[in-house]
Amino acid sequence: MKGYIVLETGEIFEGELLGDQKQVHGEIVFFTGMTGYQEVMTDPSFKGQMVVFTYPLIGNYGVNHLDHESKHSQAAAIIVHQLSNQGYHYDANNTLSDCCKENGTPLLTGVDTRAIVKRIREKGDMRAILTTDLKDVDFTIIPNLADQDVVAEVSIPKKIELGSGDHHIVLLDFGYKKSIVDQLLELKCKVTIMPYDSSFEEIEEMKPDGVLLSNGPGNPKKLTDLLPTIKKIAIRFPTLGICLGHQLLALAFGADTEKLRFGHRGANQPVIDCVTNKVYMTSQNHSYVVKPQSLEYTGFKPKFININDQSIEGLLHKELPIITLQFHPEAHPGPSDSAHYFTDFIEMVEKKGREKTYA
Ligand SMILES: NC(=O)CC[C@H](N)C(=O)O
Repeated sequence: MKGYIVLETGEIFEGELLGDQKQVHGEIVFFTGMTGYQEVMTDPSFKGQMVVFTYPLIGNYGVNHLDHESKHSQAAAIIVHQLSNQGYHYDANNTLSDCCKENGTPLLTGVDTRAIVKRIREKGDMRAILTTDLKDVDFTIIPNLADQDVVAEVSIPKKIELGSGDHHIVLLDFGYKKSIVDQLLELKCKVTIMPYDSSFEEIEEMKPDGVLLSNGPGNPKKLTDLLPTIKKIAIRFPTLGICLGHQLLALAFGADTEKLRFGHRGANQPVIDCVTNKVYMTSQNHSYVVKPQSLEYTGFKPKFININDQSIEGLLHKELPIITLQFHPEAHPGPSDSAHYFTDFIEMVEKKGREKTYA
């Protein structure tokens, strides 16, 4: 069946609609990794977004039972240039199109993805509608993703306890990726995943050794009600923030965030660690960034900078044991160059109270 992507600018791109054949809308974004479509579509950070893959051939190693980042697909739609639906890989147990069908995700193939990406780079991430009927397109009823409460749609309703070990980490769930939990379990942590709106008292009651604020979808400023709790948590416990978690920690201490024109979504974003001067290739998926000039009275200083556009990619608190990362050290998809920041976090958890300055 023919399907169309209609951009907010009025431009229309045609393709063949596979997967679930319903009309959807969302924010259209692009992802530049050559692989990782399964992790991307199941990462809750993509809730409300239609993902255009810039790599022209998608689907050629299928879908497997290991690489889902959450129970089901989260992206609003998948848009590819050429679908390779055979899935040649020893782990593959499904094809991309069947996975999309089972998950209720429309998959548009045969699309001029280069033209869409050029348009997004020019005009920015924007609203789009995927439809089979061009007469049935109405942008007046479609909200901006920035105004939606998407975290509430992906966070768990009640706590989950996993693993056992020397360190008890509370993972505050704004839309966590399974690989973050996997990293903590590998480091022999006991992990308690808690709903994003848990109170400070509920978290304190768990007696955590450290708290990790997860990644998640949407605009961090939609969660301003939570900032006082987040600040209390970070003052009380050694804290790591990943992606949305990083943005929320910055906001909680008085910094500001803004939206990039077309975000960073890919597996090879170069980031420099300003303390060690080492450069890492990182996995990323974000629209928002912390404004550097807003850090002055927050107690934070930039620890990581993106080499392509000099945007802030992570912070270190000058006195408190807080590390924040805009990129994804758990990778999935992408390189695991920066996975050791989980070890640094656990070291910070162990040292709490013994070292005054962490910067
Ligand atoms: N992966 C994430 O946590 C993304 C954070 C936030 N939703 C952004 O787009 O910037």
